[in-house]
Amino acid sequence: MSETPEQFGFTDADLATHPTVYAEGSLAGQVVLVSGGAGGIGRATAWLFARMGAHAVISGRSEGKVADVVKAITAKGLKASGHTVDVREPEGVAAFFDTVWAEHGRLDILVNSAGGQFPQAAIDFSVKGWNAVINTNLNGTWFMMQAAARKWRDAGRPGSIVNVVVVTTHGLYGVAHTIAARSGVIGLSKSVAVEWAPLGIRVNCVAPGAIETDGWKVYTPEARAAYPRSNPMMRAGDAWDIAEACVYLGGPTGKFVTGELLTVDGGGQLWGETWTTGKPDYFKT
Ligand SMILES: CCCCCCC/C=C/C(=O)SCCNC(=O)CCNC(=O)[C@H](O)C(C)(C)COP(=O)(O)OP(=O)(O)OC[C@H]1O[C@@H](n2cnc3c(N)ncnc32)[C@H](O)[C@@H]1OP(=O)(O)O
Ligand SMILES: NC(=O)C1=CN([C@@H]2O[C@H](COP(=O)(O)OP(=O)(O)OC[C@H]3O[C@@H](n4cnc5c(N)ncnc54)[C@H](OP(=O)(O)O)[C@@H]3O)[C@@H](O)[C@H]2O)C=CC1
Repeated sequence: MSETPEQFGFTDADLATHPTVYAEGSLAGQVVLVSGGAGGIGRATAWLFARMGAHAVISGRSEGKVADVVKAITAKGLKASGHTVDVREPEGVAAFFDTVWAEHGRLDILVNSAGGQFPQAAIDFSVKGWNAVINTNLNGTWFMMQAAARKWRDAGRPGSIVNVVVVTTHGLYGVAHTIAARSGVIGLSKSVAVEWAPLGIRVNCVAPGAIETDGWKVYTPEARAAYPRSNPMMRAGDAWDIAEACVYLGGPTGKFVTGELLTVDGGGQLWGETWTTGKPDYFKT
């Protein structure tokens, strides 16, 4: 793993060769859509699915970032393509799914990794800032889920959704807007896991702990320095930890799992705390 001022976490060269327990080629013929697929976790997830033989459809807002990861994956002889779509735009999302079905005639797995937030004391949230985080993480994830489910229903095909959320129950402070949004996604996922079971659609969530990616750039160096001490393992996780969890739940290994939340945080939900805005003196002993 490398850390430079430009990049946290894995490079494409790392992801092309990082060891995995999953069999290369075992998902040949399948199509997997990864939103936020040019980000740290989404990129690792797209690489792992592609190495397993699936075609990885990668989406994000930045055309250049999406093109870079598609180029890196296809240069290794693996299957990937990219699309620019803002998950907050329901019409754009619906058109995106039309395109995916027109190009591939199927979709097997959707991983929603597009998301993010900024650190701020909740009492200071502006309306615009609150709406940006809720729209991205709750509404955007929902638009993707619903568009995927409609396609699976209309085609009479099964499908599987994995939503990447955050740990909402303990220890993550300074991002109350995202806790609200992700709690909504977790509840929504459990609810539609039941509603959509008759359609053959599974819906699960993965809650990462501190995972070193470029997403960390929104936090101060002081806040970032504390993240590895936010769990009893006293270290950060990596994007591959989350990618392998997404594959487990999204793929055939998870065929009897739905409505589940898999927390991958080194035990941080049981011990430890993360103050994204810095720990207030009040809590210091
Ligand atoms: C126990 C677990 C430990 C975990 C530790 C780590 C915790 C979690 C880490 C991660 O999740 S990192 C990976 C995710 N990546 C990011 O979070 C990247 C940065 N975030 C985003 O890009 C967000 O998606 C976004 C900020 C919602 C982007 O949306 P949008 O592009 O619409 O935002 P902007 O146009 O930039 O801003 C809109 C609006 O939001 C307010 N705002 C934005 N940034 C800040 C800030 N730093 N401080 C205060 N307010 C902010 C603001 O009102 C913006 O409007 P304007 O003022 O710009 O008009
Ligand atoms: N890293 C960590 O420690 C943790 C991460 N998470 C969550 O995991 C997910 C992935 O995080 P990570 O990979 O680390 O973060 P990154 O910031 O590296 O990646 C997030 C990706 O989401 C995309 N994105 C953001 N907003 C939108 C939007 N409106 N429409 C489409 N794409 C969008 C971005 O694409 P673009 O740049 O093109 O806009 C970006 O590539 C996020 O939901 C994050 O909050 C949860 C807990 C901890």
